Amino acid sequence: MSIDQRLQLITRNAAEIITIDELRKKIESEEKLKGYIGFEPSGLFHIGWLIWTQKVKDLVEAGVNMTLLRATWHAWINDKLGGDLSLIKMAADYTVEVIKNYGVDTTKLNIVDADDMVKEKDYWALVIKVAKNASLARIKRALTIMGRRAEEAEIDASKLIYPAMQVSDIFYLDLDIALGGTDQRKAHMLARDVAEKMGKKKIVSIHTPLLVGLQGGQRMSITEGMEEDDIQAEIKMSKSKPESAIFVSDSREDVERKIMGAYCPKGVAENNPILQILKYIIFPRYNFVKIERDIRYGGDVEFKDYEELERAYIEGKIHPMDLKKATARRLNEILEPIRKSLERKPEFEEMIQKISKSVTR
Ligand SMILES: Nc1ncnc2c1ncn2[C@@H]1O[C@H](COP(=O)(O)OP(=O)(O)OP(=O)(O)O)[C@@H](O)[C@H]1O
Ligand SMILES: N[C@@H](Cc1ccc(O)cc1)C(=O)O
Repeated sequence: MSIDQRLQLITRNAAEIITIDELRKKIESEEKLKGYIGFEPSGLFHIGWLIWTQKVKDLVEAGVNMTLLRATWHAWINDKLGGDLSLIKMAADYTVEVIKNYGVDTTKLNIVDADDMVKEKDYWALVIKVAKNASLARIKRALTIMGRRAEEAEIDASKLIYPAMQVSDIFYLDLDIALGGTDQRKAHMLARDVAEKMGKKKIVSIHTPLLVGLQGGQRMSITEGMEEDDIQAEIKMSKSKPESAIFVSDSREDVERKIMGAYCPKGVAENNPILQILKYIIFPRYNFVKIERDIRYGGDVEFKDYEELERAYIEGKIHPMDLKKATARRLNEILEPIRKSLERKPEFEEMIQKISKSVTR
């Protein structure tokens, strides 16, 4: 693969790269690059997570050595799954199983448990050094990386250590590239600034878009002066709001029902979850999408890229119902192997039962 092809694969569909010039230089250096993503194993896997899973696949295919950090301790700090570490570990196994069945070659991944990192005293020395190089105000602002705000009344003090841990993970693993959704930007910007102060390697960060929830931008609680990033985090698909999400384990019928009920006004692309599913999940896997229509409404039509389809939708040439049916069909095709593999694993069934009974946050 040429340098341009690798760059194209790594950057496609990303919301932002900080910075593209630095990424190009790293690729041109011909050194083996090390990248990572961390996730809090906190329960079911919704289709928004497939966006970063696709990017992990792209990075592996572009020759990057990817680490998958099972952020078990971070999830425990963040009170996920009632703080039950054994349940958190089961949820981590489940997440890895989904990633594998989405087509990521997991034998090429370096899978690391935060449990093992926190046993090392060097790790904690690093956490303290990072904290020493960051102001308390900045650490508090970064709490959004764990879906929290500094103003929350009852948070315990361990949560203030979390951002310094996430930055330390990056240094400890000696990374070139950090991947995450756009809501992880504050951790990555902090890592870049602290790297300069501590003389560490400065990461390039790749941020994938956040898939909007099935209600689009409706019924969200936006307050005056909220930043654009915070608005996106508020309206994203989230497992804490099950009505906003499609889970990879949902049945074919549930996927169809959820898609049919989703926000998708005629001619509107902004915050439209159906168009976003097509753009970020379906088109990266298929060369074309076919919209089947009755001959009275113009007959079937095929689109070879997303932009062409979006244009036709905005111009009112595609009816929301036809768009939804095509989306449900393709999405079900993508989810089928994942669903099948999960059905064959009864150990996850037990975990899912426990998870639905336990409090996510
Ligand atoms: N709707 C989404 N679309 C795309 N990526 C997402 C979405 N939600 C979360 N992510 C990404 O997935 C990773 C894990 O995030 P997080 O644990 O906050 O997910 P979540 O399922 O939304 O959790 P919660 O239910 O606590 O809000 C992060 O890199 C985050 O940016
Ligand atoms: N903060 C990330 C999880 C994470 C934890 C540690 C990391 O080093 C990286 C990512 C999330 O909420 O999903």
